[in-house]
Amino acid sequence: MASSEEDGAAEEKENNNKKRTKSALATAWLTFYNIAMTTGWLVLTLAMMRFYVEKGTHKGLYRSIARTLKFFQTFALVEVGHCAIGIVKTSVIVTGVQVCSRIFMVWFVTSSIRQIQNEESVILFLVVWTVTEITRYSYYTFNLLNHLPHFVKWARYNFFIVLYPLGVIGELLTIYAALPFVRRSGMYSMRLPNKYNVSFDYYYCLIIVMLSYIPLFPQLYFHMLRQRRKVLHGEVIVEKDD
Ligand SMILES: CCCCCCCCCCCCC[C@@H](O)CC(=O)SCCNC(=O)CCNC(=O)[C@H](O)C(C)(C)COP(=O)(O)OP(=O)(O)OC[C@H]1O[C@@H](n2cnc3c(N)ncnc32)[C@H](O)[C@@H]1OP(=O)(O)O
Repeated sequence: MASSEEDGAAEEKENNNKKRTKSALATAWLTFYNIAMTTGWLVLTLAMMRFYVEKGTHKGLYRSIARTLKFFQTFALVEVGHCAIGIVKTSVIVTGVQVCSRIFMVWFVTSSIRQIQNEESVILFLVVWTVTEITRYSYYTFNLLNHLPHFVKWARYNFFIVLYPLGVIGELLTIYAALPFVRRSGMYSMRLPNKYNVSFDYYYCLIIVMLSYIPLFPQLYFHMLRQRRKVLHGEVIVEKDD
């Protein structure tokens, strides 16, 4: 009897040790990841500022930072993994929509269509994304290190109120500017007849993406408003499971 109790206690201790090791590993990885991402977005900001100061124009700016942007924005896919394996308490769907829509903007719109890269709307979403991401990743880093300056917390949960709509405007205007080029070139489209007997029109796909901002963006925005109330005003929020 005593021996089975001892066995149970030893097993519980071992389980607790495993949990602690797992959580320490997760914290170490997240700290490394957030520092890397803060640095990446800072590098992008400096590159954009340097380009503008040296050339005195935004023309050619996107082309000059495209590789770095593609790398760091694509790397953010890891965040969907963080949610899926449970090391971050965020919805996979919310994070997935946010990350995938950005990746789509970078790879399938701005980088694919050279003619729109000099649009002012591209600079608008680039500036908005960089401010957002430097604030967001530095917030997570300081939070993990238990040294969160009040200004960073305040910025994380206030800047988005203005930046989110501005980012959406920049993205939508950029897709809108892409439409005529996509229609003319027929890029990424498949017309019938073809051997797969499938038809796909990228032009209409872009229109559907633009329309999907109408139901999806408010959900992301209200999610952030709820997070804001929770973090800045200590409100307890019951989140629905995915
Ligand atoms: C394939 C084609 C798809 C086409 C789809 C088209 C539809 C598009 C509609 C969408 C439009 C999006 C437009 C967008 O791109 C525009 C912009 O981004 S503009 C710039 C302004 N943007 C923002 O401010 C972004 C705000 N969004 C986010 O912050 C995140 O993306 C979001 C997932 C929404 C954040 O939500 P989350 O729930 O993570 O909030 P919190 O930051 O409060 O975190 C919650 C808890 O998780 C911990 N956490 C999260 N991540 C980490 C991490 N990396 N490291 C450590 N900890 C992390 C965080 O600390 C919180 O924990 P706790 O509550 O315990 O403190």
